Amino acid sequence: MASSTTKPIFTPPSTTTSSSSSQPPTRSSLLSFLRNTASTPISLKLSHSHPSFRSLSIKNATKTIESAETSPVSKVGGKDTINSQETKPTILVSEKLGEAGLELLRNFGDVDCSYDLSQEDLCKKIASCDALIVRSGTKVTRQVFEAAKGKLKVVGRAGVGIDNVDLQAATEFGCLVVNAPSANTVAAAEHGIALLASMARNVAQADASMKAGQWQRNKHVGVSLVGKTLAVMGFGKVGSEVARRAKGLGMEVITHDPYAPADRARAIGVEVVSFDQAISTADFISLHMPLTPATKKVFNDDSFAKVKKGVRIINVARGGVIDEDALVRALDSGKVAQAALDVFTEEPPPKDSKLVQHERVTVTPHLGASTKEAQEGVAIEIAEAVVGALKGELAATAVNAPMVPAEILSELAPYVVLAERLGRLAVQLVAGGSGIKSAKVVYKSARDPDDLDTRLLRAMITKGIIEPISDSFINLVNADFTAKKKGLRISEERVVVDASPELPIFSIQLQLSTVDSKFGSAVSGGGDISIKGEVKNGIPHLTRVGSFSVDVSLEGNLILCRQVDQPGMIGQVGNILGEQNVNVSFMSVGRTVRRRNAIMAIGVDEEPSLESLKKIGEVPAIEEFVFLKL
Ligand SMILES: NC(=O)C1=CN([C@@H]2O[C@H](COP(=O)(O)OP(=O)(O)OC[C@H]3O[C@@H](n4cnc5c(N)ncnc54)[C@H](O)[C@@H]3O)[C@@H](O)[C@H]2O)C=CC1
Ligand SMILES: O=C(O)C(=O)COP(=O)(O)O
Repeated sequence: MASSTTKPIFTPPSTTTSSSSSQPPTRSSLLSFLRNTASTPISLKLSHSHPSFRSLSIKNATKTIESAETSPVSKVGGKDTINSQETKPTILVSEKLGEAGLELLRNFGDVDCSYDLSQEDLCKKIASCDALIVRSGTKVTRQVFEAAKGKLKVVGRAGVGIDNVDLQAATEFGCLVVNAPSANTVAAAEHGIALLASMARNVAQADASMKAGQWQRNKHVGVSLVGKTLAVMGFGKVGSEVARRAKGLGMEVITHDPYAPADRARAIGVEVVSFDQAISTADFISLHMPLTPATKKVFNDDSFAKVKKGVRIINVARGGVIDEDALVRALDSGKVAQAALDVFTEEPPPKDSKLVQHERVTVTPHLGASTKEAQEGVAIEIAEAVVGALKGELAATAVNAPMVPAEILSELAPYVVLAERLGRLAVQLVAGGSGIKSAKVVYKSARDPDDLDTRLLRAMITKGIIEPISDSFINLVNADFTAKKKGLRISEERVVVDASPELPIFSIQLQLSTVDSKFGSAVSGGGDISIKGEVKNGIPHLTRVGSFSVDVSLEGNLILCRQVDQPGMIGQVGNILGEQNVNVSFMSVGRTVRRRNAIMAIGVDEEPSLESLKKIGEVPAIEEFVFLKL
């Protein structure tokens, strides 16, 4: 392949002044990444919201570009900043939340505490809400996300279980879901132990009979816990705390959890066993797994057939993991001696529920997390997560988005901007009629490929490619989903190079294959549209177009020209733009062979008029040119 040289030749003073666009990308450009479309006037959305970018599919790339060329777009102002004029976000809290959390929320937004909303009322309200905070009682269905019409940015689950939130719909709508996974662990574990002990000693039944005026000492004889085997089903946060406490009561504890590391269990003297082994050897079975398609009704007639006769079951996890009719049958047959249940398939359960009414069943109305301490903790945990998400920060407790630690995030900040701009440029180089099916991203870095978390960069490239040519709004939550839906396959390659390991990435190259380009020089020897960028002094630069090396900062708009390499070209084009008062921010010429072909990359602050673009095209030595918006 022909080599090319670079000659940065013109750097007007404007690049050295401290205009907002010439600053290194700040954290705020990342903050904007989790924000939604209409309500937030951020740079990432400006071109998308422009009429000429609407209602176009990937197939219409050229149409987009052509209309972008012919329809002037007003200057992009306030780039990469959060608009200080923004109105306060509205946060709907649909279930009781601790005061400390509400206080935090009120300091940030307008808080609407509306409890016991019907699904219909929730759908009505949600259209004006930026965030929704729920506990286990609110069903956040697809209908809710549809009704939100893109306004809802985050759903906060003030607790652990997110089975009441339609995660798939949330992801499709680009809505972040966060939970509060740790503040109620101890409360749930303590409730499990409370149910275990009270069930074993018939506390609830004895209490009810005394209140009914009876004194039945012989009827309420219980069973001892010491020396008995407890099977903890699900050795996560709650399960392991239950196990610890049960050990303290002198019980033998075994556990079944297909995903928990066995050494963590062994460290506290708990053996990890198979499902069948756990349920067939236990005297008590305590459930602590999440409700998922795999765990739904995992306790059914088949499993009850395998349990030890007279087993006692505690459920502080989710009602749905038990087939409740099967449990009633197992209780009636005596296979299961007792059950203590905090959670039910339907909450509240029907008044005539055989299970609730069963005399050997102890019930509580989903109280596992209901201690003052847990509720305060959960409220603060979720309020912080929701406020963080509304500020655009990547949440540490995100359920449907990758969690990127803050330090990685700030290190990647300028590369995130570079990634999006490369995507945005590449798609504008596609010729009409070409459908983009696959994109390849090559990251060159001095670091070990395993140390390079590229999810954020991939999402930004996806955003850059798709947003200018469709109505899709893309963020970290829905980037992969949207790409897949649009039939765009993005592959990644990490290449280790001899560069400074201080920098996370040396360069990012984006290749679009099986497409035609409207700027032939952007096509590399391999036949792909290929562009490459680097971050220099914190600023994203375009460093390669096809086989040509260039060096132009990716800040404003860009004109790429291919011309015969000859003197005077820069002056000619500069004059045309100058006549129109278009400020050139940067220019760079790359060529393959002296006095043959050269590429001129010109950064412009303003959008040149159609007339000036035409004049550029008429310069005899210019063979092709393209105007690209960032
Ligand atoms: N009743 C209540 O008020 C409360 C209920 N919960 C519920 O307790 C459950 C556990 O909560 P955490 O311990 O915080 O969650 P966690 O995520 O820390 O633990 C869940 C564990 O279940 C395991 N697991 C997944 N599939 C499994 C399967 N098929 N069989 C066995 N184990 C499986 C996971 O590997 C994980 O270790 C959740 O369902 C949660 O919603 C939690 C807090 C309060
Ligand atoms: O955190 C959980 O998973 C819980 O089940 C607690 O539910 P709640 O917030 O009390 O409705």
